Amino acid sequence: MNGGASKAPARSEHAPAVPSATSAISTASSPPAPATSFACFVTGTDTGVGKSLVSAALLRALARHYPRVVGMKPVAAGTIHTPQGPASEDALQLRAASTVAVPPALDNPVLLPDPLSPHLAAERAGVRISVPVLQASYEALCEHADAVVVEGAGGFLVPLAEDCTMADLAQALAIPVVLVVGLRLGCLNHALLTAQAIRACGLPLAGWVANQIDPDMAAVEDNVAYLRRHLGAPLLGHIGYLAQPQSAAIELALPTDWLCSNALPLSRRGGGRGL
Ligand SMILES: Nc1ncnc2c1ncn2[C@@H]1O[C@H](COP(=O)(O)OP(=O)(O)OP(=O)(O)O)[C@@H](O)[C@H]1O
Ligand SMILES: C[C@H](N)[C@H](N)CCCCCC(=O)O
Ligand SMILES: [Mg+2]
Repeated sequence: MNGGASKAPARSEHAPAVPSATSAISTASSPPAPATSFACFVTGTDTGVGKSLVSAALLRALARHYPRVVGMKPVAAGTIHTPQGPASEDALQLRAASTVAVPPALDNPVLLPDPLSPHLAAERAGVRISVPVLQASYEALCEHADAVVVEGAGGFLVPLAEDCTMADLAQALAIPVVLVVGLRLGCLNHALLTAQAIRACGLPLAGWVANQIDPDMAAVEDNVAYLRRHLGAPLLGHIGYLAQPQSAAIELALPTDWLCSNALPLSRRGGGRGL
């Protein structure tokens, strides 16, 4: 845990951020700082549907428009071993696509050892996840960034504690949501239910990404076409099944008018002040 819960479990700090793209922003050709900032919350139709892959691709696409782009994984359940100690694979993936490095307490405030639902992983680690504390980390992170991509964990309603879910965090941050639809049989229902839950929170569904996680899915195009007609949000990208999934190879379309319509005025960049 790096600061987003009420009691630290006994474990060492995870790997420091070493973003591979950091040097890319210090060149003379960097775009000028925009008058607005951008943030989005990436959720998915389930766990393992490609949120991290898409979040990293979003960061790379945003880096063409904003000099300082940073990913955040507020709650990670499950660690990998690194020379620097246990780390979240998702946080490392986001850091590799970010253009500035921030302390782990800001980009991954809660790191839990067990790869479980966050509420169970937290319980086992003896910590309590607090939405206001996560929000404070997000607001501190925003001080270092022009664009922030926040990756949830699992699906939109995954519990963080007995009395709160990832949806509560998204609502507290009050930022537009991007939905990753893991294309496989069953995803239409999951996508429509998730869109409904996002809107029921009062959050805009800013867009969605179709990500084929089942290489043998039938009628892929017809499924995507149905969601295009019924999700009521723009399709930002359609990623086919990848033999070697890498965010650098993914092209997401972030039209300027889409960025403008989802941009946050600087006065609202900390989130939590309504949309
Ligand atoms: N289009 C794709 N083609 C092939 N493999 C993919 C594709 N998208 C994602 N994957 C793979 O599926 C696995 C799950 O993806 P990812 O870790 O991005 O999911 P996630 O939604 O972020 O999961 P979590 O809820 O754990 O954060 C990874 O091994 C990833 O490389
Ligand atoms: C551990 C895993 N990779 C995710 N980070 C958490 C997924 C939680 C799913 C909970 C559920 O919906 O049943
Ligand atoms: Mg992930």
